Amino acid sequence: MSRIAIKICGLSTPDTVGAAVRAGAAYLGFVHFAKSPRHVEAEQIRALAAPVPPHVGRVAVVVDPTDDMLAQLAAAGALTALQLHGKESPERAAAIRARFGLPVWKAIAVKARGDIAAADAYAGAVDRLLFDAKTPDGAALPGGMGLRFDWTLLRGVAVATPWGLSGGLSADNIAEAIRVTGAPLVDVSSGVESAPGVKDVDKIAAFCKAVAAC
Ligand SMILES: O=C(O)c1ccccc1N[C@@H]1O[C@H](COP(=O)(O)O)[C@@H](O)[C@H]1O
Repeated sequence: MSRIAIKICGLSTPDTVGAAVRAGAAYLGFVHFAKSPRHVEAEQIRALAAPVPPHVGRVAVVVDPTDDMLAQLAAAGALTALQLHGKESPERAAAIRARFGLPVWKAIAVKARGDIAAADAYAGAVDRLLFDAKTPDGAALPGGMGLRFDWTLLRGVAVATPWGLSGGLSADNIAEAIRVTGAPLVDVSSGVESAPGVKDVDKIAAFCKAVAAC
């Protein structure tokens, strides 16, 4: 297994969950956001996660969630972390972590250097930051659109919180992304799909192999 942790996100079928586990993913992501082509209900997450070995993390991706929504997800009992991918403040993120007792990841939408500096406000409030490309104003999704940002913005930046890189990653560009950013964790969704929401087992394997070679 690579020293760089891999999260395969937007999984919705047992075969692609199995492919991600076999390929060495450290984390599996399940998107719970109705507008997403990757949306899965809490009960589906529970069923998909049931055969996953305990050393593989199961992360629910949510966008500005209500407490009721989070309670439903947490009650399914399959999750090891919550990924907040909306406009959640540091205070809201900390409150979610305290209330639901799960590690919280916070996606930071990046377009310019200031966006990375703004992530400092989450220190102590969350367990991991995920630097992702900012999607255009009015876009249907705040992530999962295969968009990348200027990775050089992360060069030489000291991030106090454990962090990861996402946004437009694929087997073709992951070596460069890791070289430029030094990311300890990489997160991919669109880059291992044959169409929006349709994961491809061969692309999952190719992505993990490319990371392992770094
Ligand atoms: O994947 C989605 O549909 C999604 C919906 C809402 C919020 C986040 C979403 N995906 C996350 O976006 C990043 C980057 O995805 P991509 O590789 O650029 O397609 C990834 O972390 C997903 O978790």
